[in-house]
Amino acid sequence: MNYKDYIALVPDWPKEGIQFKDITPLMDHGPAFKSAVDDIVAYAKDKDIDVIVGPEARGFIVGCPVAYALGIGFAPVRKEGKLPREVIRVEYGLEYGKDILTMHKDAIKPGQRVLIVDDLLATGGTMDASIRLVEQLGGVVAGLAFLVELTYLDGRSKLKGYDVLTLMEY
Ligand SMILES: O=P(O)(O)OC[C@H]1O[C@H](OP(=O)(O)OP(=O)(O)O)[C@H](O)[C@@H]1O
Ligand SMILES: Nc1ncnc2[nH]cnc12
Repeated sequence: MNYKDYIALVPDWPKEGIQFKDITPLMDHGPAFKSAVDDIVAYAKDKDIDVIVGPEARGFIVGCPVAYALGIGFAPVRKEGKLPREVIRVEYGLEYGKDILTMHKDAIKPGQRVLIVDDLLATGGTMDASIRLVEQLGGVVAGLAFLVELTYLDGRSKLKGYDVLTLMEY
């Protein structure tokens, strides 16, 4: 399946100079969405994953069906002020801004093997922050999976030493 057929390229959004890669046509196409989720599930299969972690909001869309297919749990990474109980927090940079990400303190048990899933790797700031959160809680990051990688932003340089799957590159 050529997944790029289901990505809409939107110029100058959300800011001038940014080309936004819109995954909603892929989500809207049952066979393409299922195939993409299945590819990530296949990648996870031999990694003995205990829990899927996904950053708000598009990481939930991709990560939750992966967790469901594997029959394991999903732990959310959320922007500050969204999680109701005790959290740990990290600051991070984005292609178009800066923010704080948090996880519940009890979301990961020490030693649990984690696959972190997101829709897109841009500068790597979100994934780097998510890795730091998981590792602060004692989790073992066994893999990172994305639908889309923007190679021109070199997010991979922030992910050295980690096992990475991406389904399409721009
Ligand atoms: O590699 P980075 O430079 O960190 O960029 C990638 C992140 O940016 C987008 O999320 P965004 O923060 O826009 O939030 P959303 O999913 O709620 O739209 C995207 O879903 C990734 O999580
Ligand atoms: N260019 C882009 N398209 C879609 N999501 C993004 N997140 C960060 N950069 C992005």
